[in-house]
Amino acid sequence: MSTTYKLDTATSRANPTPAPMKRLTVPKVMARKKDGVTEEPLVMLTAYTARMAQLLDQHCDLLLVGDSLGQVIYGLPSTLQVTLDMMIAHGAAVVRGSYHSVVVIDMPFGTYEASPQQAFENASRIMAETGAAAVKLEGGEAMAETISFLSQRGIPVMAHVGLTPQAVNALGGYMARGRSDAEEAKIIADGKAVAEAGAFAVVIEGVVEDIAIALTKAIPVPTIGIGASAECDGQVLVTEDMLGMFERTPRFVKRYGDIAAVISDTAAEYAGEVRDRSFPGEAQVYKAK
Ligand SMILES: Nc1nc(=O)c2c([nH]1)NC[C@@H]1CN(c3ccc(C(=O)N[C@@H](CCC(=O)O)C(=O)O)cc3)CN21
Ligand SMILES: CC(C)C(=O)C(=O)O
Repeated sequence: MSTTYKLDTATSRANPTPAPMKRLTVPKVMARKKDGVTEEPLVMLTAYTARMAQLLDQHCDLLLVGDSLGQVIYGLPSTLQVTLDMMIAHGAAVVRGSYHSVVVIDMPFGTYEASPQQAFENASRIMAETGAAAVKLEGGEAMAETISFLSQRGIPVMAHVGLTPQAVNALGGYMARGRSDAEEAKIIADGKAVAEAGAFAVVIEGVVEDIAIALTKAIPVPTIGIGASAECDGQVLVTEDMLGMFERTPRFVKRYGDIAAVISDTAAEYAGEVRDRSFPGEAQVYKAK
């Protein structure tokens, strides 16, 4: 017998209702783009933990368990050090914390590039061990065969073109892409190739705006922009960037909150009360009857 949870809709702070059939689905996400037009843009944010997923779920269409977690929560120098086990642990937490959004999990560097077979072995582990609806992987034409292999075998794939952070060593940094004619042609060709291969959506990251607009018009599946254009079919940001957790962020980030200051000020208040012995107070201590 399974436990039934009730969602507290007033605060949405209760445990999520485990109702997988009520989740938005990959086909429904694709259907949001009709005859090349997306009336209401798709909303996507990253989530790495169950609690953050609970808080974001009702506001989003998709939640991305991004390999950016390497930098954002593990303090690693890049996304290259992120492992499959890390993605699976955080992916499962985000699926447990959400009931509405489509959860997409990044395939980490080194777990999909060697062959379609390697990608399938690792993507199927992600799907089976997390309950997520899709995986995301970086790359264009070079990944088309793999994207086709996975999508034909029941694993929806979100592609990622333009500035692909796992290729930071080849690209020479996190500069925006598409500032030369050759790069522009490559990004358009990559986007078309992954869409033709069966990607259900394409993240376009860090590209000159005109390229993002042209690619959005050129392919039938939704484009999700980050450092791209408001004309993309949806947008994604790293949640901690959006919340204002970091002082230094890429140009494409808009800080909607100032959470770093809230955390620092709150910790300072706690530290002060511990030091002057005003915490714990009457309300926080146990008394005998
Ligand atoms: N917190 C966080 N947010 C992200 O968006 C993110 C990560 N981490 N980790 C993985 C990758 C790395 N990303 C990055 C990192 C740096 C820039 C950046 O600073 N770019 C310059 C480009 C300047 C230019 O080309 O003119 C910038 O100033 O935006 C961009 C994307 C995006 N991803
Ligand atoms: C920035 C987004 C698109 C991403 O790939 C990540 O969070 O890793």
